[in-house]
Amino acid sequence: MATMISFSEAQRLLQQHAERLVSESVPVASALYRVLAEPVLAQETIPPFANSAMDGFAVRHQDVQSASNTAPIRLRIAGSSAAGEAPAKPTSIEKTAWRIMTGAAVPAGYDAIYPIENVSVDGELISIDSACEAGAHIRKAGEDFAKGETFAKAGRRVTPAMIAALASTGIDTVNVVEQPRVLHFATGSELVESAQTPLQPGQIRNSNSPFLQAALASMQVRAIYGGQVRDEPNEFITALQSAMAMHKPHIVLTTGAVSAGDFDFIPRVIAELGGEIIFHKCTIKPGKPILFARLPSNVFFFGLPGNPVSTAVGLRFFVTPFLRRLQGLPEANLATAVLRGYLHKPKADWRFFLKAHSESDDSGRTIIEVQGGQESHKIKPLIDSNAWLVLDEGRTHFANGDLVHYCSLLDAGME
Ligand SMILES: Nc1nc2c(c(=O)[nH]1)N[C@H]1C(S)=C(S)[C@@H](COP(=O)(O)OP(=O)(O)OC[C@H]3O[C@@H](n4cnc5c(N)ncnc54)[C@H](O)[C@@H]3O)O[C@H]1N2
Ligand code: MOO
Repeated sequence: MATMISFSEAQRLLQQHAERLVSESVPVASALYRVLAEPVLAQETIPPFANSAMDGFAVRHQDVQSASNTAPIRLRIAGSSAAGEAPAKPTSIEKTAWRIMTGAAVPAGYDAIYPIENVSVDGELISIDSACEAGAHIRKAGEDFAKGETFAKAGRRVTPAMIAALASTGIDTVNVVEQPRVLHFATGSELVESAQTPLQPGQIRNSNSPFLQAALASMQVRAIYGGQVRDEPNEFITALQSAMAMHKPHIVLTTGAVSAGDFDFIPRVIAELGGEIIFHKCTIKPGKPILFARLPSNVFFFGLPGNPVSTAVGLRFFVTPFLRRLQGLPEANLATAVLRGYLHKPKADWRFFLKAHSESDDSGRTIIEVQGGQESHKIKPLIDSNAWLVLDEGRTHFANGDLVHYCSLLDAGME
């Protein structure tokens, strides 16, 4: 049996075993929050042509260089252009202005735009009373995207903004990493699934499975709930094998049955299935009994400890980095905040994760404070927290004002 390992060694093993999934081509409309499998190159130049940023008049800047309040310059309106029209090609443009709408192509020869509110219009003439720079209020061709330019690297999530970039550069399908499929089960003879079923003495409701289903869905992975099983290894093996055959998951998660109790059967099940336990137990609190294994079919298995906060920590700090790596996402770094209050960590070489609240102070620094109720069965403090405060190894005392590590508790590792 493996000995208890450090958090950093556990992370190293997770990274070592996670290989990026294959890619697939999907319509951009279905690509939201998927991860790019390849760099994306602009198919077109954007803007495709020089166009006006304002409703107003196009001029040649040299024609109005001497314009002033006392000596305004009058220009004849030679024509007009609306958005969507082919670029006008006026012939004689010297000392003329061209009426133009936002987004319309700037006719050849003109090199600056005056917004309508900055000129006086008098029939076929406009009057200008200040000089301007060449290029004023003109959006140059290609100043956003150049055709062939790589504007997004592999490993980036497709955000709504990315969809705008893809659409504007003429891209309608994109290669993304296959969506991870995660099959999860709850173990525990004490668990009751339905809110309609009254609790019998000794029973509790299953909160881990609804939590995992929701958290995985919010991370844009395909979450498949295999059900809850009693602390009965053969029952679990049967349920696991049939669900794996049906859903072909990349990862299996279980909650509970990984600690030291008489019914903590997960390690035995892994062995019986011919799997390999890569690590079992890590110097973290909560979540110490976490187990990571590989099943013979190369499906990875996380045994998350059953306490709800331990399950949440296992998901956030073990499963999530593994899922990120499967999708080719970069490792997510912890941020730094200023601690409010004093904390004592009884085990210097362990890593602790605390439910916390972070906010900006008046000078813009992030201040973090732990919530009451850190025990790993307490769910209520989780809903009042927005951050995981991480107490690093190597220290026992953390003083008011110290810099500490943290990450968001709300974004589920999506950043
Ligand atoms: N002698 C020892 N006892 C325990 C140790 C230990 O090292 N030695 N570790 C403790 C720690 S730390 C944790 S965490 C728990 C983890 O135990 P298991 O993963 O084996 O989980 P269970 O015993 O099955 O359950 C623990 C706890 O969580 C409740 N639970 C389980 N599943 C759910 C669910 N789906 N929804 C809500 N709550 C759930 C369960 O009823 C238990 O109260 O072990 C400690 N013990
Ligand atoms: O680590 Mo257990 O998760 O302390 O409750």
